[in-house]
Amino acid sequence: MHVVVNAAASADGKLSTRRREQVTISGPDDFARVDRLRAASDAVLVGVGTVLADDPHLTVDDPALREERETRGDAGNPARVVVDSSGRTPLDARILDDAATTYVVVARDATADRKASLADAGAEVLVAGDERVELSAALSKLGERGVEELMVEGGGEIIYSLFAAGLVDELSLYVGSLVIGGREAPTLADGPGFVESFPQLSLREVGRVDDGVLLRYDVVGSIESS
Ligand SMILES: NC(=O)C1=CN([C@@H]2O[C@H](COP(=O)(O)OP(=O)(O)OC[C@H]3O[C@@H](n4cnc5c(N)ncnc54)[C@H](OP(=O)(O)O)[C@@H]3O)[C@@H](O)[C@H]2O)C=CC1
Ligand SMILES: Nc1nc(O)c(N)c(N[C@@H]2O[C@H](COP(=O)(O)O)[C@@H](O)[C@H]2O)n1
Repeated sequence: MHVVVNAAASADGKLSTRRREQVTISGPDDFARVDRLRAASDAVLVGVGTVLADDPHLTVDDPALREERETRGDAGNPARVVVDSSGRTPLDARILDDAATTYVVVARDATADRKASLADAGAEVLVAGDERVELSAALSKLGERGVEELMVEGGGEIIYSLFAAGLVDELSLYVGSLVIGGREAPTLADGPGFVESFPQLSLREVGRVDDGVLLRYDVVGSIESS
């Protein structure tokens, strides 16, 4: 499986505000790029924190891109994936509508009731891990269901865990021209943070998009602190 993380950050590296409310950081050309990236993916993954904060839809906006997917025999929209250990995804979340297949990946400890409610609401419930979702097992289960190209759209906790597990191949980061600030505001990689060994990136592309900068990196291993 090939895993691409895509995110938009402010110039000070924040994904949203300290209130965890969504901020429009990308401009129209960057949103169009994100739409193309979704259209080129088999599935788009987020953590449950992003579902609770943003109630995202995660579908392809441009009808021409959906048509291209259908012409090549794919569903109009990629599958959507929520990583959600205890099944906290609200049953009326937009991600559970019938626009695409939605996998909710829970841990074994999620209650049977919650799993059944999510399935009734339209999700395909997958189990990976005991108390918390184990990400390499989750990605294996998605692979078994035909997911080869996986796009990750945040947030900071899930992105950190994917880097920590060595599961990220590429990072596309749009840096918008605004400052959000706030020590509690989500950043690209939150979690406990790295202290001795850090994911090492190799810059493949840099360019101006809208009034910001798009940085594309390959993940090439790890770098030790000196
Ligand atoms: N600008 C941008 O590009 C984007 C911005 N955002 C912003 O980010 C914020 C949400 O980010 P955040 O709160 O970090 O939420 P995440 O979307 O990263 O979800 C985190 C949750 O995922 C669940 N989870 C399950 N398994 C794991 C695991 N192995 N590792 C980590 N998490 C796991 C946890 O909940 P549990 O323990 O219950 O399973 C955890 O709290 C919002 O403010 C949103 O607006 C989000 C996406 C993109
Ligand atoms: N690429 C990008 N730029 C921004 O400025 C953003 N705020 C985000 N947010 C992400 O997009 C999701 C919303 O998707 P839908 O429009 O509902 O399909 C949101 O949940 C974040 O993951 N992304």
